[in-house]
Amino acid sequence: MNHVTCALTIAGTDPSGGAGIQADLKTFQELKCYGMSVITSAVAQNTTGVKDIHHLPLDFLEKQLQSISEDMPVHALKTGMIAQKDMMKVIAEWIPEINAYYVMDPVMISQSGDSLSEEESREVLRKQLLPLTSLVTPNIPEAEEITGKRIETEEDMKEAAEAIVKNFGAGAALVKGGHRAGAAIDYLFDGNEIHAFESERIQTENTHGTGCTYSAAITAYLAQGLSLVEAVKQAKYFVTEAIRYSFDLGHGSGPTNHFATREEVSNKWI
Ligand SMILES: Nc1ncnc2c1ncn2[C@@H]1O[C@H](COP(=O)(O)OP(=O)(O)O)[C@@H](O)[C@H]1O
Ligand SMILES: Cc1ncc(COP(=O)(O)O)c(N)n1
Repeated sequence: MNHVTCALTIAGTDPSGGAGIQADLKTFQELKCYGMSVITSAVAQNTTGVKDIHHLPLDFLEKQLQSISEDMPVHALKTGMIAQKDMMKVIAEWIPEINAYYVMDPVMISQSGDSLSEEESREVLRKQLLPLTSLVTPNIPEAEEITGKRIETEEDMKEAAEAIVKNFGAGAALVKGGHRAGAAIDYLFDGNEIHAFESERIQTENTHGTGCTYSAAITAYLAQGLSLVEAVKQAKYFVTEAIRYSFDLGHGSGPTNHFATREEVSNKWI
């Protein structure tokens, strides 16, 4: 029997293909995982922003989840946009049924500044979802929201990562520095120590979907059996190259390039 590594994303959609479910599936495919997806909300958006959001009914979300658990293996899963607290509750009840790594990208606000989650869902995210995670990957505003503390310095980023594990029960926390100036440094607290993952800052506006792509890549590598630190290291390389060779598509913040780590592609698209 052949062995297929299976990764699942539970997230919202992006018809323009750069973020959300679409970015996750492209990343899974590129990293040689069999990709599966459960949709929380259909989002009418593109590189310039969000026009409208249609939340799928709760019982339909449940049926999608059941469709996976009664039939398909899952080696690792990630969640992205989960806008409403009741959706979070359904997902939090379902995750323990699945014996898999769980990476949470706590999506709150899009790159374009649009809200992708309801304020009142934060408490459920903290109390019910975070304790189930193997890893949570907040950007700076999201880490501030989770911890209730301002993050200005690199020291603050490390403290936030540690607090998210120690005070909120996450398995590990990766606080991403994409929203700061200077080098793009992310800090991981794995429960024992802090690890830094650094790349140069690439001068581009094309960062639509970077967080989605990064967490999907980590999920794919965990599904394949890499250690947490190795999975983040490889995923950081993947997302950095995806930003470096990002596409000048659309009229706003363009999408990352999921083929970028292929040698033949990065030679071609400079
Ligand atoms: N201009 C950039 N150059 C290089 N790396 C970047 C750049 N912008 C973001 N990153 C990296 O992309 C990843 C996603 O980070 P971030 O933008 O903070 O997340 P989000 O998309 O969730 O807001 C992180 O590893 C971050 O360091
Ligand atoms: C459905 C969905 N999920 C997440 C994001 C955030 O993406 P990013 O902040 O990386 O642009 C997005 N724009 N749409």
